[in-house]
Amino acid sequence: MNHIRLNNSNFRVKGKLSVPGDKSISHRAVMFGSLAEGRTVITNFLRGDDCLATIDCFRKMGVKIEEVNGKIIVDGVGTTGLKEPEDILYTGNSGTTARLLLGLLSGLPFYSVLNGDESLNNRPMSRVADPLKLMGAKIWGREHDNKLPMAIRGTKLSAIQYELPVASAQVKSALILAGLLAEGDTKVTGKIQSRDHTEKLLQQFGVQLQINENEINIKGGQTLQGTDVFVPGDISSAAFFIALALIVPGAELVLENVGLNETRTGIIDVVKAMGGDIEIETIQSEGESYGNLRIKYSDLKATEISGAIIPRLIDEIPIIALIATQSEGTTVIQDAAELKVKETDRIEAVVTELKKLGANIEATKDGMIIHGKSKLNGGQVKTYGDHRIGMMLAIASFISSGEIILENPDCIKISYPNFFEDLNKIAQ
Ligand SMILES: O=C(O)C1=C[C@@H](OP(=O)(O)O)[C@@H](O)[C@H](O)C1
Ligand SMILES: C=C(OP(=O)(O)O)C(=O)O
Repeated sequence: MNHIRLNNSNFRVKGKLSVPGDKSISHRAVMFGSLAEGRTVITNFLRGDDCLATIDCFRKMGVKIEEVNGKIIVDGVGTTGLKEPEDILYTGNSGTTARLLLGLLSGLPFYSVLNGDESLNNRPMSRVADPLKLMGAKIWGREHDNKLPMAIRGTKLSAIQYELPVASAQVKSALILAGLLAEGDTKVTGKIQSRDHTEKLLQQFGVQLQINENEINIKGGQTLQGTDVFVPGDISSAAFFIALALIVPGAELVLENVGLNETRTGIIDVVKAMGGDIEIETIQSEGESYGNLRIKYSDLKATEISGAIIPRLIDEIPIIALIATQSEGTTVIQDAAELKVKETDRIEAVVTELKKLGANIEATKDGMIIHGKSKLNGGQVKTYGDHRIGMMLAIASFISSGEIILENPDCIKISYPNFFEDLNKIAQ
């Protein structure tokens, strides 16, 4: 069996690191660059499996995408220039690729089929397909058009007004992309704000959007202009090193050029509420803001996490759970049922695996309750093929009294291809 042995409890944690580029922005830069007129040059693109799947899909639709001197060069074909793919578009493990493509392909004049890996083929797609059908989309899939593989016969779409039932940036983005190709003005509203990279980046490509709080209006038929995109470091990847610095006695880390988009910085708010020592030095505050973070080992206390902050830290909940095991008191996480439909059921995976290491943690219907502080022991744990579960368990090995054997760590390259190299850089 494929596994890795982690004996990290004697390491000191110190130094400086640049985490890889943001996954959400990397996907969108390739997608919008492909749809644009002219060339897009992407700097600090995340070369993780998910974003490589996005590149592969657009190449199959006739877009020239190359890597030159570490930058990704996309020669856009315009909104009408994508070609019918001759083969299935394989979206791998990536929910973002599949859901945003569903929106786009619905409005393009050709036939296409989307397929994913076992995990992705079990994730719900009707959240995207249902509103797209209201726009006139022709989509078929397993389980009443809810699961991949899905077939799409692109057609002329008409604008809708739609209130998002879940605070999902993927659903919102799919509808914005469909709205871009539709006739009329599409309006997407939501009660709770989700990450706004689509809105920010489309504007950078010259698309006019009207945004009033949680309401987005987009006029169909607009064109995109190629542009240069700098992708800041992914705060969701930085989160693992933030946690490491907070929980390993004596640790101090500097993380450079981390994306600080406010729709993503829930983890920083939570860490501060827990008493964590984290300093922010903002480098750029316009557009996709970013800056450096300095994090030091801290005496942490429990907190409560629920409501509107959840979409601002949804992917960080596995690692927040680990932080909570090292915090005095009872941490309660609620309103996070979305975790059940990620790469795996992340509530169950986190609770099961952290319990194996001796944590005092229980699952609830929409979150978890963690009683700290616990001493963690070693043990054999598994990733469930989920990159974020894998990285969280690898971080746990720095505070566990014995060896951690991590089964199937390969999935980590989905969002962080050189995670273990980076860990080695700052562990002395
Ligand atoms: O739009 C995006 O890039 C993402 C949105 C979130 O998913 P949901 O839209 O399902 O909340 C997040 O969990 C995912 O990692 C990336
Ligand atoms: C949920 C995630 O991604 P996606 O939905 O794109 O598969 C993630 O990266 O944690």
